[in-house]
Amino acid sequence: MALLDDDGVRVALAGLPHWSGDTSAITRTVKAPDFMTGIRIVDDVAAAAEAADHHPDIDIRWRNLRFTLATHSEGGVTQRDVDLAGTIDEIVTRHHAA
Ligand SMILES: C[C@H](O)[C@H](O)[C@H]1CNC2=NC(N)=NC(=O)C2=N1
Repeated sequence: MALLDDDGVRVALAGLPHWSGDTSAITRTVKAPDFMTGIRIVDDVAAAAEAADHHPDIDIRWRNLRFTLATHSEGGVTQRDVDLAGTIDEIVTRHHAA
């Protein structure tokens, strides 16, 4: 899948207000209400990632999560990352986190 250029990433981020980044990767942080909710969010993201065969980098620190998305085979951000970012946002909302 094609890499997004600067403009492509800018347009994508305009539709993903919780995300920031550049052509190399996009990232969002999440503060879950508590540690176990954070783990359940990560578990749901893991299932979605497996279904999509596209996997985020995930950092867990107590109830603070960070998701980083890039398409490693392409060396930067593609539409697959933008799509997974939207899926992660839906999961986070479902768990009443932000
Ligand atoms: C064979 C398999 O489709 C690839 O290894 C996938 C798996 N998940 C992946 N996830 C991400 N983020 N980037 C990839 O390039 C990638 N490649």
